[in-house]
Amino acid sequence: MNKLPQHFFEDRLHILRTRWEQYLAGGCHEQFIEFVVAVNSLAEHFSRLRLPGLVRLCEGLENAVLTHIGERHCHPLPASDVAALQRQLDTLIGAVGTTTRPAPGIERRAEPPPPAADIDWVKPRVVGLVSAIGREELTDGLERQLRFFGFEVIRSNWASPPASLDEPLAVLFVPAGADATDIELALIGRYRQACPASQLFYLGVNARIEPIVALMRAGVDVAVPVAEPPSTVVNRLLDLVQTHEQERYRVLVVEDSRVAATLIRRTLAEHGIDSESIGDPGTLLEALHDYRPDLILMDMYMPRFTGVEATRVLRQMSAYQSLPIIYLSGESDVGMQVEALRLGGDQFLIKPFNPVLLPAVVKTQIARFREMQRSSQVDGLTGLLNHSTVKARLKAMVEAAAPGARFTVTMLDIDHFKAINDTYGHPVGDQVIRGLAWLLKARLRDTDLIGRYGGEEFLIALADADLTLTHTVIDRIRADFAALPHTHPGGALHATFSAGMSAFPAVDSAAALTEFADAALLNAKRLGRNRVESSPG
Ligand SMILES: Nc1nc2c(ncn2[C@@H]2O[C@H](COP(=O)(O)OP(=O)(O)OP(=O)(O)O)[C@@H](O)[C@H]2O)c(=O)[nH]1
Repeated sequence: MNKLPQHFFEDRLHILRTRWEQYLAGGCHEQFIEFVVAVNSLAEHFSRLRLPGLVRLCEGLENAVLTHIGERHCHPLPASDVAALQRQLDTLIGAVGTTTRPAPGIERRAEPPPPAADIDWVKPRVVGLVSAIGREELTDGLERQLRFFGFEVIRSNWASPPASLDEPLAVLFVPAGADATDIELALIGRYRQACPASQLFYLGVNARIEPIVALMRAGVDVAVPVAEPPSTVVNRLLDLVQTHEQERYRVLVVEDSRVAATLIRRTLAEHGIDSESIGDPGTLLEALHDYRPDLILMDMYMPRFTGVEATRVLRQMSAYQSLPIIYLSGESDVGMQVEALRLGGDQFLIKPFNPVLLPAVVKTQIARFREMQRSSQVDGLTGLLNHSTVKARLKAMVEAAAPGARFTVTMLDIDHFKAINDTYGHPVGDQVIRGLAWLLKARLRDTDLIGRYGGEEFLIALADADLTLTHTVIDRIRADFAALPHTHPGGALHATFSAGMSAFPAVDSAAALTEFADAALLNAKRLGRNRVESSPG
């Protein structure tokens, strides 16, 4: 099982240690603030990597340092406070060590072989499954489902946890009853300590505050209520896999002072946020088009135009109507700030900016913006891109293709779906659609496009692939989908799909790629279904 590579953390840990040492040597307030920024940056980094145990340790240290941040005259801190912070820092650094080093006696695995075309298509993720005696039927079903979606499952029971559970993506606890016993809570606590980077799920808690709080205290990240089918946890795990590789946040800094722009960009970079800056708001539209930021940090007073004027122009363009804009200004006149917000800004921050507050506000605004964009681009039933978004992305993929680039388009349609609906009802039909969507999400790469094109029809674009490779990949998913049992009140049903492929650059427009793939799909249906064809054939 893979542990996270040391270099994931090493740079940030080094900065953290160095800043702490600088503070110990100098003892001044500014050095302490630099240390706080480093703690905050590490916490954000762990949070992005979905390492809840380490996030918690970091947050503990953050809470401790924040109590000392406000008072300039308190520094250097008394020896007892320094010793307490040192202990928390040592615990954190020790925990990072156990997350990145192999456990004693366990040899680190050899580096994985260089990526071969075939290996890229599978995302091996390990999940621990802890089952109570008497819940084997439920646990067996979950294990089967997880394996279908490509997870490696390590089974154990509450009485005998595995001797050396390495760092899995998640651990699922299937308890005997709804409320965890003290013994169960203690065991969860041991897992929490042993696997600080894993997400811990408890399946089937009573929807009351007390038992959920007890589980959270023991280290559980997600307590799934009794009323929710345990199978929904598979969807959550797939989401977890996806959020590991989110695109970095992008900020455009519009600021005529090069010093201010450099300071802002440095602070953003320390928090893992990418940025670009322009000094002349006259070039704003070109910069927005080229850089596609998630947010603008806008100076209020610049030569030629004010930040408010530039914002008013953007708010008249549909593409930028909801793009978050934060004003940064030395202006402390409240009436003036209110007026600037009324004219299109989302928030107002005072210069000199606070190095903890600025990135926190930027991140909150971007997270909200991305979530808003996501909900307008994503299909509610499956979480895949919706029809218009996947079509637009395919067009963009064709337009952005460099000379020599190759990729394929596949149209995929569930066979005899009307009969499934008619026989088992629409909710079961929906479940079959969701099952296929999950399988596609689990098996394809983040660089691939996957969209729900119509009711039971999907569009897939595989980057850097030809028809032979696409056939191998899609046909393997076809075989696995055909074997996937979809449960219904009377038992389980099996469904199949047919698929048609076309390839760029032999076919060189988005519309034609879709048409050819559609023609191949029709051919696959005509030839008997449950098969993959290409066009031109
Ligand atoms: N449950 C469910 N059904 C849907 C949804 N969207 C479309 N459908 C149904 O999907 C069915 C598609 O049926 P057809 O296009 O006739 O094709 P088919 O039965 O799959 O047959 P072939 O494609 O020829 O194998 C229709 O009955 C639609 O009502 C959805 O979101 N949920």
